[in-house]
Formats: sequence, structure tokens, C-alpha cells
Amino acid sequence: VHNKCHDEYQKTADWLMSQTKHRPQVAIICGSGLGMLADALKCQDSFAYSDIPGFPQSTVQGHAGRLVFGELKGKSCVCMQGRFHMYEGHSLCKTTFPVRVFKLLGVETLIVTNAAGSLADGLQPGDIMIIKDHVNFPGLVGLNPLCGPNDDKFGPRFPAMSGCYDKGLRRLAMEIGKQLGVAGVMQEGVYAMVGGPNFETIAEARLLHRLGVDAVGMSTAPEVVVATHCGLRVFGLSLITNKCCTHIDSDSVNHEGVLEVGRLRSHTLQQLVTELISRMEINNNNTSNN
Ligand SMILES: O=P(O)(O)O[C@@H]1C[C@H](O)[C@@H](CO)O1
Ligand code: HPA
Repeated sequence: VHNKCHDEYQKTADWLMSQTKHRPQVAIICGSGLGMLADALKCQDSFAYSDIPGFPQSTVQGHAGRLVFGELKGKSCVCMQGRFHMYEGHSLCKTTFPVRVFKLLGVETLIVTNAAGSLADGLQPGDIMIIKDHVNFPGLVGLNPLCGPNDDKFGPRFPAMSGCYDKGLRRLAMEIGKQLGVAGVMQEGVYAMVGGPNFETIAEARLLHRLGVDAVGMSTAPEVVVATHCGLRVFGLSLITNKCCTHIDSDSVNHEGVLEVGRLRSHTLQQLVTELISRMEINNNNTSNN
């Protein structure tokens, strides 16, 4: 466990606030190949992770390593083009570092996205799974960013995780999907995080399937745990980039294929996230235009 103290998050937040006038209400974490979600932001201020004091560095292809501030339909946003994964060798505390920085910047809602493999018969590559719950496999065996002394300034020692994916936002996303004409490729499901970096063996994929997992990936759960701990409202979606290999003759998975599906679906995802941000309520003010 490599815990960070409150001052370290605060230092990074203070530096960012000294460099940009944006005061984000919504944060977006872009999954593999989904960095284009930041392109929709207007009046951008962007920072390479390497220039931000205290920030970890992205090492994975498809994760640009840039923090982009901007406006989206009247809401102030910050977008991580590139996330940190446990398999890169970062401590979980580092992989989730930005989430607490966002909290200190005044963010209220976190949107997490990822690329994931499907285990559910009804989820095909290109489909969008709205995350209704997760199984945090590393967390179940003690690889949890909240391990170590609890920082009461962020949240309680024993935070509840039931209901960590906001029901209202899930409902709103499905409604928007219908209006955009993409409801046929959208459904809710359970995401499971595994450690990676290898894709699953056939036996592992079959096991996950039997456990009721709909989609599997290598991220997201730690960020959601930390966000929920500090009281952020969370919305999560998985872009299904491949079917998991459950038979010896299944197509094998590779990262290039994962990134390609992200490119193909970039427009739909951008529309969905933009509409969701535009119509979500912030600060208990009903900013919904519908
Ligand atoms: O950052 P995400 O979870 O979207 O990335 C997924 C999991 C691996 O990092 C990578 C495998 O292609 O995509
Ligand atoms: O099949 C997968 N397994 C784990 N992580 C992934 N990220 C994209 N696809 C997958």
C-alpha cells in the first residue's frame, strides 16, 4: 500500500486551479481508444500528464496522457484522455489519484468508460453496456485503493458500494439511447475487473460467464470505489470491443482490435455522453432541458 496524504491531492488540485479558469462539475475518464470523448469540449485548456505535479504517466497505447478541461453544453468538464491501470505497475492509489483531485476541484459526477470483452450472449462487439454493478476481483482479495489508513476527509472507513452506479443517470442514458436510435445496441449489465494484462484463458472466461458477469475489463472498479467513497455520483459504460474466448476455436482478442471498435463507435459514444452531460442535474438544480 502506498497511501497518499491529503496534501498531495490538494497540491495537484491547487496547481490545476492556478492554470485554468475552468471549475469542472463533471469528470470523464476515457477508456482504451475512447479519448475522442474530449474532442466535444469547447474552450479547451489541456495539460500533458507529465506537466501536472503529482500526476502518474500513461504507458498504454490508445491512452494519450492528457487532461482536458472545457465546456460541454453549458457544463464545465474535465476529461482524462488516458487512464492508469494496475497492470502498468502503478499502485492502486496512483491509478485512482485523479479521482480525489477531481473531488477537490469541485467535481460532483464522474463518468467512467472502458473497453471490455463480452461474456453475455446478447452483447456483441460495438454494443454499449451501461454498467449497473461491478465485481472488483482484485478488490475482493485486498487489492483495493482504500486499503491502508482511512482519510476521513474523503469518506468513511467502510463505505457502502450497493447502488454505486447512479440509477437516475442509468435511466437517463437509456432514454437518450432511444432518442438517438441506438437503444438496440444498448443494455445494462455487470462489469468485472480482472488484473490483466493478459486477456482471459478459456477456462477463466467460462468461469466469469458462470458467475453472471456480462463484460470483463482491466480497469474502472478502483476508480468507482474511490469516487463512491468520497461521495461522487458515478455513471459507467463499457464499449464491448470483442467477445471473450470461451472455446478453442473462438477468435482471439488483441489490443489493436479493441482500439478499432472504439474508433468505429466514437461518434455514437460522443453523442451519448454529450447528451447525458447536457441533461443531467447538477447541484440539485434541474438543468434538464427535457
Ligand atoms: O482502459 P480500459 O479499461 O478501457 O482498457 C481495456 C483493458 C486493457 O487496458 C485494454 C485491453 O485492450 O483495454
Ligand atoms: O476481453 C477482454 N478482457 C479483458 N479486458 C478487455 N478489454 C477489452 N477487451 C477485454
